[in-house]
Amino acid sequence: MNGVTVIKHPLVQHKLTIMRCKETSTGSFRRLLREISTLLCYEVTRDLELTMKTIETPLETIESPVLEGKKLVFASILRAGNGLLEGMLDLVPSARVSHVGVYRDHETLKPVEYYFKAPEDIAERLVIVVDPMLATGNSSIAAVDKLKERGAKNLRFLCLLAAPEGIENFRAAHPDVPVYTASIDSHLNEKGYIVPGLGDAGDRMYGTK
Ligand SMILES: O=P(O)(O)OC[C@H]1O[C@H](OP(=O)(O)OP(=O)(O)O)[C@H](O)[C@@H]1O
Ligand SMILES: O=c1cc[nH]c(=O)[nH]1
Ligand SMILES: [Mg+2]
Repeated sequence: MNGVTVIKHPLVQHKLTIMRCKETSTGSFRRLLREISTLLCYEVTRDLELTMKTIETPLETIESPVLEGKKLVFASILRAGNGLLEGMLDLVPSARVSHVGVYRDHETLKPVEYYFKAPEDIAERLVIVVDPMLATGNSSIAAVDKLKERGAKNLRFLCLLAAPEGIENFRAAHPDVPVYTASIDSHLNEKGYIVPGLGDAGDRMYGTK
């Protein structure tokens, strides 16, 4: 699918299978999400540009690679996005963070926005938007709308599971934003849940159901 990368790394797929199991506890689910997020972060950043910097090792002066230009913003779609955020910050501790509070109304499946915070210089940074679930796409489309309104120009969207319907809607709304996911599942059910999916990611992370 154009503009969509499926991350097939065996460790990602193995951990995802455990997360899907309904017997997996809240604690295990949270730990696996954190572990998987570092692997997903590795893939979503694998083509970042490098530039050479002069440094001194204890033995000699060398040219050595560092990330080029202004760095990253990780934009977490609350609540469940925070499950991916923590592991990504383990890998890139200097990244700036944006929080986008959006939940979807259970009846209408429309996004309800309740919070927004982003760094001032977001226009100069690569923004990686994170949320474990891309279902209808309504929440992620709204979050990216908001980030673009604030000036973001260079964005990627990273999730764990995506429904084909959500990918189509998201790509139609934001064709300039590539999508990275560990799986494209079968379909959405009548309540807008991803099938086979893993249930409600936020509830499974925080034990709220
Ligand atoms: O693509 P969509 O149809 O919009 O659905 C996906 C959204 O639903 C979930 O959040 P939820 O609304 O459950 O909020 P939460 O993270 O606070 O649990 C999920 O984390 C996404 O943000
Ligand atoms: O399957 C789904 C759909 C939306 N949000 C979730 O957390 N899970
Ligand atoms: Mg959410």
